[in-house]
Amino acid sequence: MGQTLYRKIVESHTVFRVDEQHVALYADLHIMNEYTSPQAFAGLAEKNLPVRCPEKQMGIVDHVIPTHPVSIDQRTIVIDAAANQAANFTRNCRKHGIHLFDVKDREQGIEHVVAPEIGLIRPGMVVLCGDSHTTTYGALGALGFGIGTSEVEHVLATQTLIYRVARDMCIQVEGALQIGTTSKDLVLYIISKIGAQGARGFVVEYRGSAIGALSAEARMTLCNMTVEAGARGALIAPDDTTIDYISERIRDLPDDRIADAVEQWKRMKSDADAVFDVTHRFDANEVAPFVTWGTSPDQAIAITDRIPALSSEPLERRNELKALDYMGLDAGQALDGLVVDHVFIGSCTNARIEDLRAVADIVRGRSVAPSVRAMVVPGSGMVREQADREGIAQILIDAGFEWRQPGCSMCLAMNDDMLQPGQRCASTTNRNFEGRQGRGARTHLMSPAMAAAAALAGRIVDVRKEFDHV
Ligand SMILES: CC(C)[C@H](C(=O)O)[C@@H](O)C(=O)O
Ligand code: SF4
Repeated sequence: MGQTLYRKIVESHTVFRVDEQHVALYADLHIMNEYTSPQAFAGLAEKNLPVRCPEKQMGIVDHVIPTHPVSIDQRTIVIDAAANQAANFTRNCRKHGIHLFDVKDREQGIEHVVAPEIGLIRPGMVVLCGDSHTTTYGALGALGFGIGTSEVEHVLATQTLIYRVARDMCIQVEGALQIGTTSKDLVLYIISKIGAQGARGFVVEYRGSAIGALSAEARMTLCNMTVEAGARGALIAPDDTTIDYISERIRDLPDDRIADAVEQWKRMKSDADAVFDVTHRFDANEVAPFVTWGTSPDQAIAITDRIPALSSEPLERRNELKALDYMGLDAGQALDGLVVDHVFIGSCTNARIEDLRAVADIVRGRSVAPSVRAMVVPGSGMVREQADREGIAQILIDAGFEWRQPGCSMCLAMNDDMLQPGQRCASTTNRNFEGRQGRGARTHLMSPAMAAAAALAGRIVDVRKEFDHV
């Protein structure tokens, strides 16, 4: 029987088999942030253990960093707890010889934006990080997934992880995304169909013509959010799009080694007779711009639909009522026309250059509604510089957006950027949990183009209508 790409990656990284379900899995790269690493370093110190492979670690300060639009060299963290966290992280990285993208680093940004853009992520790799959105790297054919703090310690000490092998799911998407819809709409659509636990215990391989047509960055959006369906990983087999993206960014291999690597990458795919435990099929033509109405990413509808009627199943009904109450909405209500206070364009889901280009295309020559506070937080220093070079930053500033420094920012209320209770936000992020963007704040997940349209209109609207103006 043939093997899936997922199984091949696991097999090629298995140091030894622990039992029927578990293997010791070798990690090619381990990424750390300031938030989930401190106890791991403390654990190492207690046991007097060195870091096994310092050159296979990378650190980034991203969750607690402020994003005020001051120049990078003036950037400082003023919140005491956050400043301590960052300083502690810097000390730990220095002590162990780990490369760190610190607060004042020109290439600092959100870990899942920076790692691919500097060419660190390549097909067939295993990439670990104490952060759930590590699934992003599947877009480049790498198996990435989040680990817990005690596992971070284990990886630092051994470069391996005791890993329970997942099951194989295939999500096949044929057809073509229509104008005004993006991979963000596609992933919200898929999660709304299979549910927030729909891929629990599985690694998802995306296949089909609609996936092949996506850019590498659009694939990152898709794989990033696959964890919101509970998946333990996402993969897209490498193709020319992947190879072009990576070859342009690799910094640490000479050209002849890249050529050899490309030959290997081309062979990385599931066998024709590989069997998946579960297969879902979707048609990209059916995807409209999607927006969440509730407090879980699967509570999403097409902008042309209405919030569904309450479920007849009591537990589900209770959850829906709780979500509606938190969001200040009713079953049967339309989202089209709903007034927003805030628009946030950022996060490791949608703050890459293509996302910002999509926003600029909508807002060029127009203005943010006076009632709205709108901010764009680029995913990294490199994205910010490129947007400056391309004139995108000026378009955004002229339209009335705040143009900030990179970081996780308002994706989660762990830094200075947060909403007030009751504020409603059109957001390009990945989680709409209660309190995610601030206590009592109401988050509606959507694509960058939809968020841009909401900023202009002051309310959630169908971006496809906006194309008359573009
Ligand atoms: C803080 C971190 C552990 C968390 C994650 O794992 O994803 C965060 O990045 C998030 O998006 O919720
Ligand atoms: S941008 Fe948001 S989702 Fe991504 S790592 Fe930061 S907090 Fe997590």
